[in-house]
Amino acid sequence: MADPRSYLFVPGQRPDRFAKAAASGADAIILDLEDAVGPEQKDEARAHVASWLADGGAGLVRINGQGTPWFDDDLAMLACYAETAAMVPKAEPAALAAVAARLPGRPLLALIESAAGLASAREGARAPGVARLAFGNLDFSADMGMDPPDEGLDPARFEIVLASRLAGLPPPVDGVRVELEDAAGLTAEVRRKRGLGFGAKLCIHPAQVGPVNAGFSPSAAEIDWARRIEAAMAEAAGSAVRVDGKMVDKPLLEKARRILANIPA
Ligand SMILES: CC(C)(COP(=O)(O)OP(=O)(O)OC[C@H]1O[C@@H](n2cnc3c(N)ncnc32)[C@H](O)[C@@H]1OP(=O)(O)O)[C@@H](O)C(=O)NCCC(=O)NCCSC(=O)C[C@H](O)C(=O)O
Ligand SMILES: [Mg+2]
Repeated sequence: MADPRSYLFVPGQRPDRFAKAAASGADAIILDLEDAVGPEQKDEARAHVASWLADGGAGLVRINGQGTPWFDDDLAMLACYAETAAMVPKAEPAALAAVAARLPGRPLLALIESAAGLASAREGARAPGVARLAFGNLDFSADMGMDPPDEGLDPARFEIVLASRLAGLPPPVDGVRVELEDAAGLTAEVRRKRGLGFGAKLCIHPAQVGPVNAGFSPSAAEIDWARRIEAAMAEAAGSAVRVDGKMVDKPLLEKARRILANIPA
């Protein structure tokens, strides 16, 4: 199966929204036990998520972080659902190792959202179980004492893309956009993040899923371009050629092949 383009969060204490999330068109949903759930609702949220999973409901589970009072109980619950992947918040190598030790072989989505997490992202990306990296832009900004425009976080994004590439992981998942009613802004943002090397985005509302899926799928124009590049390079037997007034050679052929490989079924 292709790597998800969209991951929609749904708070664990809102079981009335689990089925809506699953039907939203998101490639994956994340049942959240962490920051969307207040301290008084943690046990109730975990019970709702367990019940959903026991009934065959889909989704990853974002557990609470290592060192919180809920970490052990979250892991004990997840141990009962062997097919369920986990998102690890505040992902640093020690936290990832602790989760992998309790859930051996389980795919982990590592949320890089602290200064220490970013500084050790290359090690974290190679940790046992880690299947993909994601960026937690809100916690990262808070941890760094920053309040930048979105572009101000691009150096951190570059490091996450690089760590993913070095570890042989899929293109990482960009963080959330808190504006809930700005489809045009989201569309432009996704285009920009794809250009930075991301392959997916975290979503917080069903309305964000469509623009995110579209933005991380090749457009008709890109598919047309890629097919013409393949044809031109085949005709030139792999040598450099001119297409649309531009030089095309092997790296662009590889880009064309990536586009064609990512056409949704
Ligand atoms: C942000 C929200 C609290 C907004 O909720 P609300 O104002 O109630 O939404 P709407 O009235 O617009 O809802 C319209 C319909 O859509 C359904 N809905 C809304 N959100 C979801 C959802 N997330 N999943 C499924 N369904 C959803 C409503 O039920 C309505 O349906 P209907 O009545 O049939 O029309 C809310 O969207 C929300 O809680 N979002 C998720 C918040 C969350 O999980 N936050 C944590 C993740 S972000 C994060 O942690 C950042 C990261 O860690 C970092 O550090 O960067
Ligand atoms: Mg966070």
